[in-house]
Amino acid sequence: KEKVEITKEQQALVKVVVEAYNRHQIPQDVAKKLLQDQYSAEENFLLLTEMATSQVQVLVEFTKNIPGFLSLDREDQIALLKGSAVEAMFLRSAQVFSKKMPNGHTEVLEERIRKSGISEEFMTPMFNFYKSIGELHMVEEEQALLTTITILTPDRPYVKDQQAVERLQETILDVLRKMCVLQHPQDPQYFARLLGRLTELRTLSHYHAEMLTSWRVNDHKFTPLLCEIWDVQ
Ligand SMILES: O=C(NC1CCCCC1)[C@H](C1CCCCC1)n1c(-c2ccc(-n3cccn3)nc2)nc2cc(F)c(F)cc21
Repeated sequence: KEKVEITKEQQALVKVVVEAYNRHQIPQDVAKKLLQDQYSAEENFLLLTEMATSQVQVLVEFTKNIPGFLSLDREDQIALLKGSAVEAMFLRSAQVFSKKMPNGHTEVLEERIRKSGISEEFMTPMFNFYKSIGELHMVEEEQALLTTITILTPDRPYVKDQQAVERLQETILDVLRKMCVLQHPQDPQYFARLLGRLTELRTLSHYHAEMLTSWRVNDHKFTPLLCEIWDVQ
């Protein structure tokens, strides 16, 4: 039974990433807002575009703290941000949805989202993903590292130096694997299940453009930043 231990530099890397992840989080208030009031499809669409726009800005700040990210080719940095923004948003939404809430709140939240204007056909894949993330009961380190692994995906469109991204991603994968073994000794498959969620996340993210254009509103207005990131308009 090999003794798994996290090295000093791996501990320092996790600390930097987790602190940046917690610092660069848009306020949790979207769940609170949705629990407080029922909004029209128009108001919900506007809320989504506002939240998503600020999430992208936060994501840019967060990536600056990923060790090695700023040493990557500048165009590759943009390609990684563009390629991971939708997945990072769904992953963050899943984490918001999975937060421990007082009894009955999660059900209300789910109801509000179901009635937000998103067309019915996307509800099952979206909530299946949210619930599969919730079942993992990730600690904040795992959440931060999983988001980092998503950003450092080498095979995003237009990435030139995939090897350089792969090397950074492997550094994070290695420390996450060790943390999973230490954090979930009773579940040797935990790390594999965690990575399996990224496959589900990529599939869900394929629907994002259709989810937007099928939103039950007359006029789908996007911020310039979202036009860059979302395959719309
Ligand atoms: O604001 C949200 N998510 C943010 C984004 C940034 C980071 C934090 C959360 C939305 C929200 C906007 C108002 C209506 C109702 C949905 N949300 C979503 C969601 C729904 C659809 C999409 N789509 C993306 C492309 C097409 N659809 N994205 C996120 N899931 C959520 C889960 C929660 F617990 C939850 F609380 C909100 C959630």
